Amino acid sequence: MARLTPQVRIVEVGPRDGLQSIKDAISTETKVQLIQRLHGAGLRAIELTSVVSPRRVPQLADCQQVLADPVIRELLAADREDLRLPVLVPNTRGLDVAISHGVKEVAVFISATEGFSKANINGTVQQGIERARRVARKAIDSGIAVRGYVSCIFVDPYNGPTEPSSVLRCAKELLDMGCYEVSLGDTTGAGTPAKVTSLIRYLEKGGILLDRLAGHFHDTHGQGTVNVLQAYLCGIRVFDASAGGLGGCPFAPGAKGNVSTEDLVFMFHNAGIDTGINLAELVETGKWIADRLRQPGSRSSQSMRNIQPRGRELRLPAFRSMLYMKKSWPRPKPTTKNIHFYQTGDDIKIVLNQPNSGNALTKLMISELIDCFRTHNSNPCVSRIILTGTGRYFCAGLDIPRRNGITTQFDDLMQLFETIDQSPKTVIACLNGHARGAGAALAFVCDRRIMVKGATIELGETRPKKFPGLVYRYTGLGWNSSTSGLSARPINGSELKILGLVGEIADGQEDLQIKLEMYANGQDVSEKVLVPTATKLSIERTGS
Ligand SMILES: CC(C)(COP(=O)([O-])OP(=O)([O-])OC[C@H]1O[C@@H](n2cnc3c(N)ncnc32)[C@H](O)[C@@H]1OP(=O)([O-])[O-])[C@@H](O)C(=O)NCCC(=O)NCCSC(=O)C[C@@](C)(O)CC(=O)[O-]
Repeated sequence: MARLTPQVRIVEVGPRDGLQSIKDAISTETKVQLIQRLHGAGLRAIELTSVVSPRRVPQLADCQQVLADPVIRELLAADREDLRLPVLVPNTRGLDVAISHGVKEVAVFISATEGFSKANINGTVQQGIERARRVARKAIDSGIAVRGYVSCIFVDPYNGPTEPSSVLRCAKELLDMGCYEVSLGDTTGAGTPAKVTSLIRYLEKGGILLDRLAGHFHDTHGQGTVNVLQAYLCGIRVFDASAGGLGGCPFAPGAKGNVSTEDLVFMFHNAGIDTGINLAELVETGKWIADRLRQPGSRSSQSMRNIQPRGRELRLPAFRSMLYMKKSWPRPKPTTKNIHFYQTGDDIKIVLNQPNSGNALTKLMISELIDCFRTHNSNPCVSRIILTGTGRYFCAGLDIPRRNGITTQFDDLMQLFETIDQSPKTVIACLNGHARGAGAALAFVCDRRIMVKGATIELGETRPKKFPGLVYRYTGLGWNSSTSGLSARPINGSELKILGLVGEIADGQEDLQIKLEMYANGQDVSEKVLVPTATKLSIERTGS
C-alpha cells in the first residue's frame, strides 16, 4: 500500500471544465488572464483548454489561440517539473494540435456509462477506450504525459446509477494504457460521502492504488467539499476543482459547476494541510472571473469579501481535529538573523533566534517583530500566530546597550505589545523556556500560552509598575493579594495553570510541539485561558 502524506495536490480545471459550458463568448484574453492569475496564485496544475470539435464545444473553439498566446507559450516552455499544464483531447487529432503548441501533458476521457459516452463523444464506452488508447500510445511515444478521466462514476444523466464494476474496468484500462493518474469524475454531482467511501474501497479491493486516483467532484447538490473531505479521509490526495466553482459538462443536463478551488483550499488550510496556494490571491481570481461571467462565485470568495479577519472566526476546529496529524513547518520564510518564521496552512510560527543572549529583545528585534506582526495581521489567510524561541529562554527581557537609555526601547516595546494585542489573529505564546521581565510581559500580551515543564515566568518587579502593570492590564487581572505575589519570584507552569494563565504544560520540547498543535487545533482548550484583550482596556504607559 502506498504511504499517505498529508499534502494534497489541486488540479485547477477552471479554464477548461469551468468555461466549456458557458454560452456567452469569453474572449481569449480573459481565458489567458485567468490561467495567468491562477498560476500567480500558486496553482501548479492547470488544465489549459481542450482541443475538441468546435461545433460541440463552441466556447473552447479558440483553444489554439489560447495555446499560442505568448503568456501561455512561456508557461509551456518553462522547464519546471512542478508545473503541469494538461490539455484535454478526445482523439489523436487533438493530440497533434496540442503537441504542435508545445504541450507536455494531455488528458484523455472516457465514460463508465453508455448514455453519457454517446452524448459526449458520439461513441460507445469501448470506442472511447480505444480512442483514448490510441491517444495515450502516441502521446507516450512522443514523451507526453497522459492523465485519464472516468466520467459518471455514480450516476449517468441518461441511464441512471452506475455499476462500480464499470468504473473499475475503465480505471484499469486507463492505467494500463499508461495514464499516470485517473481522475474519478462525478459528472452529475450525485455523490455523497457514503457513496464516495464505498466506491473508493471497491476500487482499492479491485487492485487500484490510491495514489493513482484523483477526485473530480461536481457540486450539483452542495456535496462537493464534503465529498472531497471524505475522499481525503479514504486516502485520495489529488483533487480537481474550478476557481469560482464554475463549470459543468454541456452533455450532462442538470449538472452544476465543479467544487470550487477556493472552498477546497480554505478547507485544507483550516485543517493545517498546505496546498502551496495563496488563498487571498485565489479568492481574488475566483471573484474576478465570476464577476466577469456574471456567476455567483464560490462560497469562500463571497464570505471573504466581507471578512473581519479575526482569526479564530475563520477556523473550523472540527475539521482540524478530524484531520489531526503532526504538521510539518516547511520552508523557512524570508527570515532575519534574529527571527525565523515558518508557515503551515493558516498558521505562522515566529521563532526568536538569539539563544546565546536568551532571546533578549534588542531594538532591532523589536522592530522586526513589529513588522512581522503587521504583515501577518492583515493577511486574511492567516488564523494563528505562534510566538516561540530557541534555547533555554523564551525571552530573557530587554537587551539594552549601555549608551541607550531604557526609554526609547520601552517606547518600541509598547508599540510591539500594542501591535500584538490588537492583532485580529489568535496569538499563542509557546514558551520553550524561561521568560523574564519584558519577555514575561511579551508572553502575557499573547492571547494564549502554553509552556514546557521546568520553564518559569518572572516579572522581576514587586510593585504594580512597568511590566507587572502591563500584565495585569493585558490579562485583565486586578492587582490584588492573590496575583501581586506573581511579580517578585519565578513562577512555574503549574501555578500559572491554576490561575488560568497557561493552557497546557508539556513534558519536553517534542511534547510542546504536539501540545501546541492540539491546542491550536482547538482540542482540549480551556475557556479559562481565553483572556480578554487589552484593547478594551486603555493601554497606558506605566512608567519608564
Ligand atoms: C469526440 C468528438 C471529436 C467525436 O466527434 P464525432 O461526432 O464522432 O465526429 P467526427 O470525429 O467526424 O468529428 C466531428 C467534427 O469535429 C471535428 N473534430 C474532430 N476531432 C476534433 C478535434 N480534436 N479538434 C477539433 N475538431 C475536431 C471534425 O473535424 C468534425 O468537424 P465538422 O466536419 O463537423 O466541421 C466530438 O464528439 C467532440 O469533440 N466531443 C466533445 C467532447 C467534450 O469536449 N466534452 C466535454 C469534456 S468531457 C467532460 O466534461 C467530463 C470531464 C472530463 O470533465 C470529467 C467529468 O466531469 O466527468
